[in-house]
Amino acid sequence: MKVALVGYGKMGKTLEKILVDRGHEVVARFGSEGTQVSELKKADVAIEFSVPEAAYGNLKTCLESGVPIVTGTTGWLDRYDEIVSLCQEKNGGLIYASNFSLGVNLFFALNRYLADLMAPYSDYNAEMTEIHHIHKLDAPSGTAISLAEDLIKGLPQKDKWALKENAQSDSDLSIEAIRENEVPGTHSIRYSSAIDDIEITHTAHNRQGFALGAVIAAEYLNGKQGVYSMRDVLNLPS
Ligand SMILES: NC(=O)C1=CN([C@@H]2O[C@H](COP(=O)(O)OP(=O)(O)OC[C@H]3O[C@@H](n4cnc5c(N)ncnc54)[C@H](O)[C@@H]3O)[C@@H](O)[C@H]2O)C=CC1
Ligand SMILES: O=C(O)C1=N[C@H](C(=O)O)C[C@H](O)C1
Repeated sequence: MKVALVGYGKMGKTLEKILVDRGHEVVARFGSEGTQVSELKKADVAIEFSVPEAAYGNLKTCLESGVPIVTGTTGWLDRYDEIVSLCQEKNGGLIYASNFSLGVNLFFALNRYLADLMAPYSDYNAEMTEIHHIHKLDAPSGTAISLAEDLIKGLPQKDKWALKENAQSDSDLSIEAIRENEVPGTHSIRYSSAIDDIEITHTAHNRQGFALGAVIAAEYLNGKQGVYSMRDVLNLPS
């Protein structure tokens, strides 16, 4: 598979090593100067990990150039529906995931199960914490937003999420976003009562899991049209 890397920072470089190990060829690398369509078109699939303000434009260029795209950039999701419509209009291919690691995708399922289990027990209050490195541009993390959206669907006590400093009522799911050293990504969901707490945590030890998942997603998308998720790629139950 010929791959274009759109964004060549921490994730772009980790992706390149895994792509080469799996026998793929990196045919283009783009950074803050943006994409070049003639180079982009040499790729079977583009993998985009850039910055929140560049993601929409990069995805649009890929879809308009007929290059299927796997994107993990977070902080641009207010324009997700526009990109899905463009993908459908162009008969393109798209996979977005707030987190590509197998572990987090299993953790997403655990979170949904736990929210359903806790729904009848209003003595427990749910809260979330995410910890990331100090370079991260967005808060809360995309993964925390995915977890929060799933939790709110299952738990009637919560109707929206808010960063801890903005949470106003008991029906707000508070998300504390901590920025610390070089932490790759830790997400915790805690149900607290006066009697006890129940907490689940996913801790990434490095970026390998994110990058491997994105490469597996690109292998899945190669030659396909349509909009897919990591549940499709990993064949996980909905
Ligand atoms: N979905 C997932 O599994 C994961 C998502 N991420 C997300 O991926 C994004 C990138 O993460 P990192 O690589 O750690 O960040 P990074 O800051 O190391 O790299 C971002 C790169 O994008 C480049 N860039 C800036 N403008 C660009 C443009 N117009 N076109 C292409 N590239 C441009 C920058 O020069 C930089 O090298 C972030 O939004 C992060 O939250 C990170 C890890 C896993
Ligand atoms: O910026 C990061 O580093 C990460 N971003 C993603 C997110 O916002 O959830 C995924 C992972 O947690 C690392």
